[in-house]
Amino acid sequence: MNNFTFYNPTTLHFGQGQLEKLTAEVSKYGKNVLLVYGGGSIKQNGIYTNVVHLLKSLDINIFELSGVEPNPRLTTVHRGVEMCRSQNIDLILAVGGGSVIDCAKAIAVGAKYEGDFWDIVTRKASATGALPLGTVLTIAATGSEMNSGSVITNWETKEKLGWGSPFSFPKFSILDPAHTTSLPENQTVYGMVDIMSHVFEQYFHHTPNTPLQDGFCETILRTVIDTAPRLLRDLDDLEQRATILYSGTMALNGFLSMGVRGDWATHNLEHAVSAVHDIPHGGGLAILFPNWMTYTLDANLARFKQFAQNVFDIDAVDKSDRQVAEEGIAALREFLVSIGAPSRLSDYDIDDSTIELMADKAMVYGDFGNFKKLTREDVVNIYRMSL
Ligand SMILES: NC(=O)c1ccc[n+]([C@@H]2O[C@H](COP(=O)([O-])OP(=O)(O)OC[C@H]3O[C@@H](n4cnc5c(N)ncnc54)[C@H](O)[C@@H]3O)[C@@H](O)[C@H]2O)c1
Repeated sequence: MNNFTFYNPTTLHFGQGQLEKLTAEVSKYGKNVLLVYGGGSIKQNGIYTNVVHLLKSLDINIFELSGVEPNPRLTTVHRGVEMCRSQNIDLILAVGGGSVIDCAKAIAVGAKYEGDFWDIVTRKASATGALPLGTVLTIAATGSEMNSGSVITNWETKEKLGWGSPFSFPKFSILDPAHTTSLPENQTVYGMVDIMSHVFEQYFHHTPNTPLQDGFCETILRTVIDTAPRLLRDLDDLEQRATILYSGTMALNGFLSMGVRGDWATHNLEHAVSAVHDIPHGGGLAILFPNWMTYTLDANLARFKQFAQNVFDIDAVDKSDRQVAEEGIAALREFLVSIGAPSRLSDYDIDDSTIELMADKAMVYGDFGNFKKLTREDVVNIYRMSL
């Protein structure tokens, strides 16, 4: 196990009815609140009305930034930064999924930076501070509600890049499983795939002696695999929604990466696909992850064997390590198909004509990945396997 320092300052309010904690949280920060949300699902499912009602009970001045895109764009961040400055915003309140929260993180940090926020994403500058940010989560997926990461798309340059800073953790996040019941089946599936992918990124490493971390990862994976079909049978089942919601937060709030060095190559591969084609993040990951696994199998066969046995109960008797490992990956493919996740880039009408462009985007910082360093040739090969 590696040495580590763990830091996570986000207060989590989890469970049904926890929205009532909003008033106590918001009162800590001042009267001017920038309410950030997406395309309007929060108006259809009533969350908007409830949030505004609670804010009005505090006499809050509410300023709204709506229409944050799935795969949030730099132009929207710029709009938000401008509003923070002109309206003297005290608190940013993001109500939505990872896209809304990531956008709000960028606005919070951008508001304290004199130059163009894109400098921070492209590491030309470092964050120097942030406005306080709170979130009301409406989809179980990214873990953005309890981490400092954010992914922003610059549509003009066709770049989708992750960034983060110690200033971009939310101060508080409110997670009510009832807020996620309006999610349609496909978004529910993408969210569950994203959760599993976050675990994979932190599970596939070469660090020796990580039994506790392995157990955490394997438990989250088995929990999602076990819960997914039950939730998909009844999208209103609050118990299953709660299990997935909690899994999503625990998959990417820093707990799993204590003492290990994650890979993150597949997220980079997917960001390049959605930078060019604007597909759902979870859909792209469902396609790419099994192919990344097949491609990198030999980097650590023992790890894939452990995955097969401990997550999918693959019987190892009279089988070679490779056979067990391959059966584990096949079981993952079968599971993803069973929940209705896409399995090929062609499911999104992506053909080989954009592979070189996607590879250009993926290689923007050079070779990447810690489990197996991927070169441009590897990237092209994995995209081809995924067509
Ligand atoms: N910050 C991180 O740590 C992190 C990690 C992984 C991915 N990401 C990024 O997050 C983004 C994806 O976020 P996401 O997966 O949470 O999805 P999302 O926020 O993009 O939302 C997906 C869709 O679901 C809709 N939606 C959300 N909640 C709903 C509800 N309760 N009812 C009905 N519809 C609802 C949204 O309007 C949107 O159309 C991508 O840009 C991805 O790259 C960030």
